Amino acid sequence: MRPYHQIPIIECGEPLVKIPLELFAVESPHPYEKLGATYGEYSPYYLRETVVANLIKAQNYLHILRPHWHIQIFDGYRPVAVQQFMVDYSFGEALRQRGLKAAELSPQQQEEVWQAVYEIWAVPSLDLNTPPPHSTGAAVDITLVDDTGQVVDMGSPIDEMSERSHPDYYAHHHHPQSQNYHSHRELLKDVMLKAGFQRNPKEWWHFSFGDQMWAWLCNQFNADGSTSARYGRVI
Ligand SMILES: C[C@@H](N)C(=O)N[C@H](C)C(=O)O
Ligand SMILES: [Zn+2]
Repeated sequence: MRPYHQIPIIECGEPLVKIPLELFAVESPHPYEKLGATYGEYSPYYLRETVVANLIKAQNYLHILRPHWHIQIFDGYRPVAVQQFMVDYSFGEALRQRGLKAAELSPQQQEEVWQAVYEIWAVPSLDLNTPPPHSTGAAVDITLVDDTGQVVDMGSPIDEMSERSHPDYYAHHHHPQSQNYHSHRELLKDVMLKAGFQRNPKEWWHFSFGDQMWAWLCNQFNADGSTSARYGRVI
């Protein structure tokens, strides 16, 4: 359980709709499909209707500040089966990075590797009270593309299992390059928050609107703590 799982979900029944990809930049081929993840009825480029509308607003705000830049969509809707697939894949990656083999792990090593995986991935829970954020169609992983069509360097790749993924990792580094990374992360955050999203405190690229994490983050600023989630798992 994460603290945001305490938030009640009052499902509003809004449909998943396709993101109008022609308005955005898109990571292609899709990073998880490339690894073999399979999507049923929907694709990763679906989100709840209001979430799509807010993403368009965020990009319009970006255009005021950086006229020819775009939000790049990395990942949107993710069925629980894909969440499980990516958690298992990331466990394998974490082993590979450490030069370890699954069959030879001590209980402590196993614990440490799972902790690293769950530092950035939500548990692929099938419990309707604790859905993975992307399985609600309310969460989106994004970055920025500049006016030359280049992906903007944020100082670490999306999904890296390290402290560099923390949004403020570069905030107190004084090297000019680090300050650039931080200001790019701030730009992305500013346009998304202005459009109503909240950012995952552990990942510079993950934003959501209307899910439990979003409500929990809104409640950090609302003294009455009255915000609930409007999107549960897409069934
Ligand atoms: C790891 C990243 N792609 C992501 O989406 N993380 C959040 C916490 C999730 O799994 O929902
Ligand atoms: Zn995410």
